[in-house]
Amino acid sequence: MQTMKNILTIAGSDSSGGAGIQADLKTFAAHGVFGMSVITAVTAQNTQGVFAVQDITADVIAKQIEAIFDDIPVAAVKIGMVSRMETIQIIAAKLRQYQAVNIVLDPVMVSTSGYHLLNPAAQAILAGELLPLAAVVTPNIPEAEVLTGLTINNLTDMEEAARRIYAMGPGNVLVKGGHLAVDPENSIDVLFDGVNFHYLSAQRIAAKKTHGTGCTLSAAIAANLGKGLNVPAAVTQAKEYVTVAIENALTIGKGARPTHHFYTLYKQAGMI
Ligand SMILES: Nc1ncnc2c1ncn2[C@@H]1O[C@H](COP(=O)(O)OP(=O)(O)O)[C@@H](O)[C@H]1O
Ligand SMILES: Cc1ncc(COP(=O)(O)OP(=O)(O)O)c(N)n1
Repeated sequence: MQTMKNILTIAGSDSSGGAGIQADLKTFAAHGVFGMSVITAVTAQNTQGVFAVQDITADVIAKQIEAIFDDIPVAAVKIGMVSRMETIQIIAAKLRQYQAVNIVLDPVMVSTSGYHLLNPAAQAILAGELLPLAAVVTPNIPEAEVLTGLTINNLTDMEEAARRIYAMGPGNVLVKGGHLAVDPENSIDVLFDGVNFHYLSAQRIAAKKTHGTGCTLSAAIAANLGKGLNVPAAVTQAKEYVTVAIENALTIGKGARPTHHFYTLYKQAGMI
């Protein structure tokens, strides 16, 4: 019998369940892996915006990481919202201490609603401390622009951004194209492994704004890596998963629609 893989998310809590820890754990469950969490911050958030943030202390973040790694084998780690300098430093130190593998870094900076989920003063620390630990880093267009100083308007710019971010130390860079309608028909992401570019394209879904797409994608990549897939396969399957989740996004509030993490499973079970 195959044992279930244990996958950890280190991220912020989204009270409305569409992004952050909640999206990650739902994604893990949909991938048949055992989800675990280290909470970095608690946000008061819904489909319309982020209204407050309480950061968790570095000491409590360290204790959560120790509690997991001292007891349970961790097959992959997804990192999301990391808020501030002290948070980043303790996460990096602990992941180095435990020699964590298959780290997927979603360098969350600003929510779709415009709230700063990372203190802008900590952007350089995130790049210096966490990028070199990542097997895959998944910036969206605005995040890739902050990390590189480039303005990104087309696929060539995405490739140049990927090259520059790769030079900062991660194993692979996935520049996500959700914010860039290079091709109005398709949403194209660019994966760079240091030598080759891979282009992941999906039909662009012209729907109301969605919420939690980046969290869902990065958590799916971590789950796939933890299950033993190589990076191109892990990213390709995660892209297919997030596309279905966006196509079937839920209308649960007055604002952006959260992705549907269980659409395929519910369909197969005849529940929808
Ligand atoms: N309207 C859309 N239709 C299809 N795929 C999309 C759409 N918007 C985003 N995506 C995909 O969702 C994933 C997350 O991308 P993005 O929304 O850019 O990240 P973030 O949530 O971090 O801002 C990417 O694979 C991107 O291509
Ligand atoms: C707690 C928390 N973490 C991350 C995000 C950002 O989610 P993401 O999927 O990158 O993008 P949007 O949902 O903002 O489009 C968040 N909102 N909350």
